[in-house]
Amino acid sequence: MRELNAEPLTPEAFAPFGDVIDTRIADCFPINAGRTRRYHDLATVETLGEDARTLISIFVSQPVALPLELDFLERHPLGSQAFMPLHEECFVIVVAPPGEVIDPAQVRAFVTDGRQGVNYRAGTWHAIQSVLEREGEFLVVDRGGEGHNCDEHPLEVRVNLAQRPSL
Ligand SMILES: NC(=O)N[C@@H](O)C(=O)O
Ligand code: NI
Repeated sequence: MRELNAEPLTPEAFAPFGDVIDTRIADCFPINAGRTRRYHDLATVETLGEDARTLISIFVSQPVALPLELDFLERHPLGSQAFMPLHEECFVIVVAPPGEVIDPAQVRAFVTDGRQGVNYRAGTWHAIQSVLEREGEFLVVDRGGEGHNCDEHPLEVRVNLAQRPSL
């Protein structure tokens, strides 16, 4: 069983796995006669394969207990998958780089601070959505269409928090 302490999420550390969605670190420009700031093109949506299309969904998830014990990671080879909390929920992220086999030494764990969302790149191995402390509601953008788009890979990981996330 690999033991990991989830580290605070940063765009740099997450770069091999996808994008961090966070208005605090993004450029914006005024629209609607200056009434609105548009934080534009924050993550790259990938929709590959036959009849591929972009889905917008809402996930309402029950919280996970810590330490978080996983026995698999999953990947979506045909598309990206983005999770954006709607009420500043914090969640745990466990990822490994795209590839046919997961190297346990390359598995990383992160925890968000409530203002961050993530967009997993197509093929990035990840734990299923794991919200902390309370029921979470997330906007999810991912790929629909024909073909198989969810592979599982056995992996035993126990994840704890080195420090409680703080906004
Ligand atoms: N199955 C599903 O839609 N969700 C998972 O892919 C997940 O990453 O939570
Ligand atoms: Ni997924």
